[in-house]
Amino acid sequence: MLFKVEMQVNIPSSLPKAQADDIKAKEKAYSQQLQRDGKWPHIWRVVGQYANVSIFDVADNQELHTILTALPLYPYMEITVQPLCEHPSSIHNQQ
Ligand SMILES: O=C(O)CC1=CCC(=O)O1
Repeated sequence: MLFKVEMQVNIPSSLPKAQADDIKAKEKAYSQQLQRDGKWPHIWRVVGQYANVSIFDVADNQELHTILTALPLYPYMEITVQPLCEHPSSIHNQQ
């Protein structure tokens, strides 16, 4: 199942820089492993914002929930999820 996920990151200025940098490094490693696994095929920066738009390719809602809630930056994120299905005009995924 494909999902569009938007993540807005709001790290409080009260969080010490070293701690924020550590969380960001863990986030990058976690994200890149999921990208290599094919579960997170797209991640794009939203221009001018500390936010991304991502596409996830997972088995079901539960798997996406498990992945998102394990994000190291999860406590500092606003996340919106939209399920996707095939567009009738798409030239991809035709059988
Ligand atoms: O910087 C972001 O958009 C948050 C994020 C998600 C995965 C990652 O590596 O950073």
